[in-house]
Amino acid sequence: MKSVPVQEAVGMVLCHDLTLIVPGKFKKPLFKKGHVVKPEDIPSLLDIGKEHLYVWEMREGVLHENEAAMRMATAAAGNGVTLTEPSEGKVSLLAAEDGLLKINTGALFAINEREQVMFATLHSNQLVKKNKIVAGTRIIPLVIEEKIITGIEHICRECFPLVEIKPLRPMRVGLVTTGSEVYKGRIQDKFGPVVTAKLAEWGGEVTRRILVSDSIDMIVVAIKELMEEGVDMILVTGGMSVDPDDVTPAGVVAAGGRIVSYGAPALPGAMFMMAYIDELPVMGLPGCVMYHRSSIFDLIAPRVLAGEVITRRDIISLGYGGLCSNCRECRYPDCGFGKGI
Ligand SMILES: Nc1nc2c(c(=O)[nH]1)N[C@H]1C(S)=C(S)[C@@H](COP(=O)(O)OP(=O)(O)OC[C@H]3O[C@@H](n4cnc5c(N)ncnc54)[C@H](O)[C@@H]3O)O[C@H]1N2
Ligand code: MOO
Repeated sequence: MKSVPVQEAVGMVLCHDLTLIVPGKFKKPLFKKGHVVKPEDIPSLLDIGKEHLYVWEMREGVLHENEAAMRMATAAAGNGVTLTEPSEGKVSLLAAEDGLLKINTGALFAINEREQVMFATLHSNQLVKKNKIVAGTRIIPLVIEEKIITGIEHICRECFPLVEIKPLRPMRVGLVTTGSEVYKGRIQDKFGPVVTAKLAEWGGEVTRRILVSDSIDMIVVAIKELMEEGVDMILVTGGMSVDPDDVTPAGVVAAGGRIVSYGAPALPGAMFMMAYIDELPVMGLPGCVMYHRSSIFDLIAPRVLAGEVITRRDIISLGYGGLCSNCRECRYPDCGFGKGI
C-alpha cells in the first residue's frame, strides 16, 4: 500500500472506501475498496477533497481480488454450475439446474489450507434447486500473488470438479410392498404413497407396485417380475427388522442381491439395506421411511437417481451427522441430517 497523488493513481486499486457526503441528503461510498481507478474518476475524487489516495499498485504477477476470485471459481466449477460476476471481490457459484450437489471435500480442504484465499460451500450430496447459491470464493487481501491462484487452479485441475450439480435421471422404479397385514387387506398400504410422492418430486416414477406377504419366495418372484419389466431401481418396503416375519433382506439375497450394507448409521434409517442385483440398485426400506418426513431414503435415493453406485463407505460415512433432530417442522436439507464426512 502506498500514497500517490490522485492523477497518478489511474490503474491502481483503492485500499479503502471513499465516502461522499451531501449534508441532509446522503452519505454513501463514492468508490469502494478494490475499485480500479479510471481517468474519469479523477474529477469526482478531487470534488470530495482527495488529492492523494492509498492504493495498491498493480504489477506483473499480482492479481486484483475480482480477477483472482473469478479464476478460482472458474477452475472449481464443473457441470451444472454457473458463476456470478465478482461483487466486492466475491464470486458465487450457482446451480444452473436442479440436481444433486457434489463437493470434492478433500480438494476443498487443500484449497483452504493455502494462505490468503477462502472457498466456502454448502454440504455435499444434497438436492438443490436451480439458481441456489452453492459456494462462494474470494481472496482475503485486495491483491494477491498470481502464483497462489495458479496453485489453487492446479488443485482444481487435479481434483476436477470441485463443485458440480449432477442431474437426476427419470428412473422407472419398481416397488415391492411386503407385509401380510397389507397383502391380506387388514390395513391399507401407507408406504407406497410416501415413496411414490418422494420419487415423483425427484423426477422418478413408480411404474409397478407388487404386494407380497412376508414370504421369501413371493419377494423373489416379485423382484424377478420387476427385473423383466426393465425397471431402473427396486424398492422393497417393510420386513426389515428382527421379527420372525421380517424376511426382506433374505428375499433380496435369494433374488440374487449382493448386499452392500444391511444396517446404516442413520436415525431414522438403522434397518436400511442397500443391495445390487448385477447393476440394478435394490433398497430395503424400514418402517421409519414411511412415517418420518426425512430419513435415510432422502439421503441415498437422490444419489442413486443421479447415477451414483453406493458403496459401503458411502453408508458408513453417514454416521457423523446421521442423527435427525426430529424438529417439529422439518427443514431438511437445510439442517445437519446427513451432512457427514
Ligand atoms: N425389537 C425390535 N423392534 C424393532 C426394531 C428392532 O431392532 N428391534 N427396529 C425398529 C425399527 S428402527 C424400525 S424402522 C421398525 C422396522 O420396521 P420394518 O421395516 O421391519 O417394518 P415392519 O415390521 O414390516 O412393520 C412395522 C410397522 O409398520 C407397518 N407397515 C409396514 N409396511 C406398511 C405398509 N406398506 N403400509 C402401512 N403400514 C405398514 C406395520 O404394519 C407395522 O405396524 O421396527 C422397529 N422395531
Ligand atoms: O431402522 Mo428404523 O429404520 O431407524 O426407524
